[in-house]
Amino acid sequence: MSHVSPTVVDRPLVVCGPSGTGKSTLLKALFAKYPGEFGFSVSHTTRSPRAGEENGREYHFVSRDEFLQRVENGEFLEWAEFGGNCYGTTFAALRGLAPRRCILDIDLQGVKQLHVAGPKQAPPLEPVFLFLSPPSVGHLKDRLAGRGTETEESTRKRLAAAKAEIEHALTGAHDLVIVNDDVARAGALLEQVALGQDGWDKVGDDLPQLNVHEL
Ligand SMILES: Nc1ncnc2c1ncn2[C@@H]1O[C@H](COP(=O)(O)OP(=O)(O)OP(=O)(O)O)[C@@H](O)[C@H]1O
Repeated sequence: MSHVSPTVVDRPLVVCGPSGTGKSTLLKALFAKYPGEFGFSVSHTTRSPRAGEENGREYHFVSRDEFLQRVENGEFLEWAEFGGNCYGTTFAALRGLAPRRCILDIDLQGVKQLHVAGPKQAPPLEPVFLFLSPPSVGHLKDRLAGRGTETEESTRKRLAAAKAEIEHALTGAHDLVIVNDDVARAGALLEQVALGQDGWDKVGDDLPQLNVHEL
């Protein structure tokens, strides 16, 4: 039996937050605890498959013409072009996850597109927008540096993107905020929201004072 409440299972959970906040850490723990209850959708891309990649598993590989035709048809809830290739998530890919609840980890541009495109669907898609916040800008910088995965250039890019993510959060665009101060505490709140347990929509923290000038 599913642990996810039927009242939220059709509502994708969109986990937003700057790179280095701890999205992967918390989602990995959630998926490990509830295997098979949540799903990540398979994106479409115009890039060529790499060795070992299978159409429909890592990505749906399509031609540029087909991709743009699908954009024209309004099939994408979000899409973007990186390094000369298009990437995007279709509404169909997301609905195909049922009965699992979809969790989306998309960038700010995607989130903004979904805000506009979601309500236009029939039936309307009602995502829950969750902002996973670092306790402070200092914590964010330390975590990114501490992970040891980034070059100077990629750190610079991630911090610039973080600034835009935080500025968006400061406008109050998200339904809920969870501060990732302590993995166990934040993980428990995320679990309550993701499963749609009683009171999930009241869960959450106040957005901390995030000083974007430090970025
Ligand atoms: N509550 C926490 N306290 C201290 N360190 C944490 C906490 N949560 C995550 N971290 C550490 O912060 C670093 C960044 O976490 P993670 O890789 O999960 O971030 P992310 O938001 O998924 O980033 P990206 O979007 O770049 O994948 C990791 O080294 C992780 O172990």
